[in-house]
Amino acid sequence: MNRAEKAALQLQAVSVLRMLKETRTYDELAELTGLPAGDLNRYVNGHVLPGVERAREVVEGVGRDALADELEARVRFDDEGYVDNSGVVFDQSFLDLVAPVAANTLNLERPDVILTAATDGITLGAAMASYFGARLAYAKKSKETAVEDFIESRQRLASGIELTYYLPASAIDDGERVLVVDDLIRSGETQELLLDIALQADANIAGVFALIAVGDEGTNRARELTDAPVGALSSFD
Ligand SMILES: O=P(O)(O)OC[C@H]1O[C@H](OP(=O)(O)OP(=O)(O)O)[C@H](O)[C@@H]1O
Ligand SMILES: Nc1ncnc2[nH]cnc12
Repeated sequence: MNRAEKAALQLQAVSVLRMLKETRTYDELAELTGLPAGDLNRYVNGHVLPGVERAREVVEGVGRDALADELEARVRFDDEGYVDNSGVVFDQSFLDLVAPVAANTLNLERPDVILTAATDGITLGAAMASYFGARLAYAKKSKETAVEDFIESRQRLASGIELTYYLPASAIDDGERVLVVDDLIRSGETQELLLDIALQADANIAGVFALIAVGDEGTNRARELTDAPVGALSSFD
């Protein structure tokens, strides 16, 4: 880890602690993290940065569980099992905290490009791209105007409806490492289309990550399509 990566991790831990502190006293935060309340006060107020190892523990350990709890508190299921996740995908600051946790828990190598599907994947994709210093590319269900060359991938869904995603061909170069992300994975049909687009671009798959997995059909399908790490922050039945 170089100096800049260490500093980014230390700042990330401070962001996680600040998020946790919003609804807790310092004593409660101390109990949750196992760190002394006085140290936590100095971190949250920005007077001192946590050491790199402490920062890693906060981001990988407490950070992941706390973010998953926070995500679960923010999503709503309707009577038919559909998810309203606007409380998550509309909150860029929350997603900025998810990116390093996803990177650490999936043990992802730095990708060149984050690939997602418009619409709801875009804010998570932007957070991941910013964290990794990677480009963001999003496939759309319609062709962008003035673009001549597209990679397109079409699939007939279980419903019988045909779905096509289009990506400007210039968005991914041969041999680039592509991390596929989306807000939600259920059937895995969207991930399959995105993986197909990445393969058509002759890219290498760095991983597949979703905020929310509904059931395990989608993640299993992604695992069949790639040997790269596949995971979600939270899974629901
Ligand atoms: O695993 P799957 O069954 O493919 O479902 C997941 C996809 O469904 C949702 O997108 P939707 O097609 O509703 O488009 P939106 O992002 O524009 O809402 C979601 O954002 C994922 O992209
Ligand atoms: N919002 C949603 N909830 C559950 N499954 C979905 N599949 C596509 N969008 C979905």
